Amino acid sequence: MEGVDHLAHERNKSEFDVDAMKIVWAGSPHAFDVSDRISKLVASDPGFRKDNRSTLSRKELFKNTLRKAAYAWKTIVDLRLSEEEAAKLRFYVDEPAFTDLHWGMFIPAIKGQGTEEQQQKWLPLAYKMQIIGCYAQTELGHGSNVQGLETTATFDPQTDEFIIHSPTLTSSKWWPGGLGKVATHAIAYARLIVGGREHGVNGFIVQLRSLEDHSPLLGITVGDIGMKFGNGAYNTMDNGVLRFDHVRIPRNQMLMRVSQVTCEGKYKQSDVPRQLVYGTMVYVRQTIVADASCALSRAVCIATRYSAVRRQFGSQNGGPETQVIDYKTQQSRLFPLLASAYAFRFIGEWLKWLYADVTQRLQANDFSTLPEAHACTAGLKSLTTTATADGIEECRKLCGGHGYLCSSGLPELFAVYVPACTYEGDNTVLLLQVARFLMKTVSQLGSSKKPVGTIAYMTRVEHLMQCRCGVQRGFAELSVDLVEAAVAHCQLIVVSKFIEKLQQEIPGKGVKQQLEVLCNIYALFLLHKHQGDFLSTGCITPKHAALANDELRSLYSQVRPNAIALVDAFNYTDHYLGSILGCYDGNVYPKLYEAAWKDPLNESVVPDGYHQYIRPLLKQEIRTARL
Ligand SMILES: CCCCC/C=C\C/C=C\C/C=C\C/C=C\C/C=C\CC/C=C/C(=O)SCCNC(=O)CCNC(=O)[C@H](O)C(C)(C)COP(=O)(O)OP(=O)(O)OC[C@H]1O[C@@H](n2cnc3c(N)ncnc32)[C@H](O)[C@@H]1OP(=O)(O)O
Ligand SMILES: Cc1cc2nc3c(=O)[nH]c(=O)nc-3n(C[C@H](O)[C@H](O)[C@H](O)COP(=O)(O)OP(=O)(O)OC[C@H]3O[C@@H](n4cnc5c(N)ncnc54)[C@H](O)[C@@H]3O)c2cc1C
Repeated sequence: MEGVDHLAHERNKSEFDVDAMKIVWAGSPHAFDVSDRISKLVASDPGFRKDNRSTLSRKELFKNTLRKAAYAWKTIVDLRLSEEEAAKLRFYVDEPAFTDLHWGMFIPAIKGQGTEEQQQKWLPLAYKMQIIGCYAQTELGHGSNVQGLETTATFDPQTDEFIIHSPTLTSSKWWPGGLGKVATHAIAYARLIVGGREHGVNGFIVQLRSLEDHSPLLGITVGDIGMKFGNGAYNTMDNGVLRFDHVRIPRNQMLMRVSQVTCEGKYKQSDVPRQLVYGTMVYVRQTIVADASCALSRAVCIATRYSAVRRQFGSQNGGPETQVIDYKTQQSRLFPLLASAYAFRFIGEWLKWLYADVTQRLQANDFSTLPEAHACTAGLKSLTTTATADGIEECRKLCGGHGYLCSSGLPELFAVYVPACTYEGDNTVLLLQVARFLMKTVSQLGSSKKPVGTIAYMTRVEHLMQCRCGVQRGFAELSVDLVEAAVAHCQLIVVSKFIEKLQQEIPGKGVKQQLEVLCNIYALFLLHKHQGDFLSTGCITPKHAALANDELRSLYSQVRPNAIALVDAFNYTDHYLGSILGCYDGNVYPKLYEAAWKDPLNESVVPDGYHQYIRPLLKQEIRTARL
C-alpha cells in the first residue's frame, strides 16, 4: 500500500547512526545541506521530470534537454544559486547536456591555459552564458594520440591571425559534446605552425556560430554525429562533427599560458611543462572519479533495496519465501560493490585534494608533483570507471528480469555511464601512462631521487634494481603485465586512502565501525579476486588465503543488517534514482504493474498494425498445420 514503508523492518536492524553517515557520505554538514536541499528542489519541480525520456524520439529528446537546460539556468538565476548549488542542480537534473562541457571543460580550459588577459575577456561571457563553449580536441582519426591530431593552426604575420584548417577527412573534429547543435565557440586543439615550423598541439578559441541567428560562420561545417548507445541515455547530448575551411582568428585567441606567438611571428615556450596543455583533461579525470562513486552508489542503492524486497524460494510451511539478499551468493556479488561505492567516495575526496594541491603548486611554478598528479588522475579514473561500469551491469543482473526494465533505472544508468571508460582518456591508454610513471620510478631507484607520496612503497622493491636492465626490455612487449601492475598500484592507493579516512575523527554511533567493515570487505575482496598473484609471489600463504575468505564471509554477515541503512545514507530521492525497484518505500510490485500500463504501446488494446499484418496472417486460407 502507498504510504507504508515495506523496508521498515530492514531499517530497524541498523546498528549505526544513518544521519551521521549521511554527513560522512556528503563530505560535511554544509555539503549535506546543499545536496539535500537541491535534490528535493529538483525532485519537486515538474519542469525536471525525466520518467518519459525512453518514449521520446531523438529530436523530441534533444529539444526537451534544451528546455531543461534553459529551465535549470533560469532556476539558478532566479534563486541566485551559488556555483556549488548550481553544480548540484545539474547533478540532480541528471541528464547529459551541453552545459556539462561548457562548465566542465570550456571554462576550465580557459582558466587553466589562458593568460590573465584572455581570462578577463572570455570568462565573463562564458559565466553569463552569453557564449556557449565546447572542448574540441578529438578528431575522426585521432583521440588517444593527441600529438597525432591533424587540424592545423598556421600563423599569418601579414594579418596577425591564425588560419585554422581541417586538411584531411580524418582531421574533422569528432565527438566533442555540445558541438553538434548548440556551442557558439570551441576550444579547438590544433598543430601550431609558425614560419613553416611545427610547435605541437595547442588550444585556440574559435567562434563557430553567429550570436545573432546561430548559423555556422564562414568556413565552418558543423553537425551532430548521430545516435549513440542506448535509446535515451547519452542521446540528450549533441556530440558533434566540425570541419574548418581556412578559418581566420585573431592571434590573441590562441591560449597562451603555456606557449606564445608574438606579433612578429616568434614562438616562445614558457618555462612550464608543455603537458599543461593537457591540464583540462587532468581536471576532468579527477571529477570523473567522484562521479564514479555517485553512479555506483546509485546502482547499489537500487540493487540493495530490491534484494531486500524480492523473495524467492525457501518458504517453510507456507511462510514467506527467502529475501534474496540473504543468499550468500547475492551478498558476495552485492556487498563488494557497496564497499566500492564508499571506497570511491573517499578516493574521490583525496584526489580532489591532490588536484587542488598540484594546482596551487603550479601557481608558484612548482611542478614537482605534476607527474604523480597525472598518474593518479589517469589511473584512478581508469580503475573507478571500469569498476563502476561493470558494477552497474552486475547490479542489473542482481535484480533478475525486472532489472532489465527501463523502469528499474539500471539500463539507462548503464548506457549513460559506460562511455566514461572511454572519454577523458581510454582506460587502457591511461593505465599505460601509469605504467610509464612506475617504470620511470623503478629506473630512478638507487639514485638520489627517492620515491615519495603514492610511490614511497617502491623503495621496498630494491630487488627490482638488480633486474633494472630487464625492465628496459620492450615496454610494449610487457604492456599487458605493466597495465596489471598499474591497476595494482591504483588499488593500493584506494585501500590506503580508505584506511587513512578511518584514522580521522568520524562522529556518529557505529559509523566508523561500519566503514571499517566496508574497508575490510573492499581490501579482502581484492585479495580474494587476485589471490593467485598474491600466492604466486609469496605475499601470502594458502592458509592466509583461506583465512581471508573466512573473514570475508563473516564481514558479509556483519554488513547484512546494515545494508539498507548504508544505502539510505546516500540520501538519494526517488526522483534522482529513477527506479521503481529502488524506491525508498520498497513498494515495488504495485508500482511496476501501474507503470506497465503507462507505456504508449498500451494506449490501444489492439496494436497498430494488427489489421494490416496480423489479421491476414491469422485468416490466411492455406493453413500451415504441418508446422
Ligand atoms: C552556474 C551553472 C552551473 C551549471 C552546472 C553545469 C555543469 C557542472 C560542471 C561540470 C560538469 C561536470 C562534469 C562534466 C564534464 C565532463 C565529463 C562529461 C563528459 C566528458 C566529455 C569528454 C571529453 C573528452 O573526452 S576530452 C578528450 C579526452 N582525450 C584524452 O584524454 C586523450 C588521451 N591522450 C592523452 O592524454 C595523451 O595523448 C597521452 C596518452 C598522455 C600521451 O601524450 P603525449 O603528449 O604523447 O605524451 P607521452 O609521450 O606519452 O608522455 C610525455 C610525458 O608527458 C607526461 N604527461 C602526459 N600527459 C600528461 C598530463 N596530462 N599531465 C602531466 N604530464 C603528462 C608523461 O607522463 C610523460 O612524462 P615522462 O616523460 O616524465 O615519462
Ligand atoms: C560519450 C563521449 C563523449 C566525448 N566527448 C568528447 C569531448 O567533449 N571532447 C573531445 O575532444 N572528445 C570527446 N570524446 C572523445 C574521447 O575523448 C575519445 O573517444 C577517447 O579519448 C578515446 O580515443 P579514441 O576514440 O581515438 O580511441 P582509440 O585510442 O582509437 O582506442 C581504440 C582502441 O585502441 C586501443 N589503443 C589505443 N592506443 C593504444 C596504445 N598506445 N596502446 C594500447 N592500446 C591502445 C584503446 O585501448 C582502445 O581499445 C568523447 C567520447 C565519447 C564516447
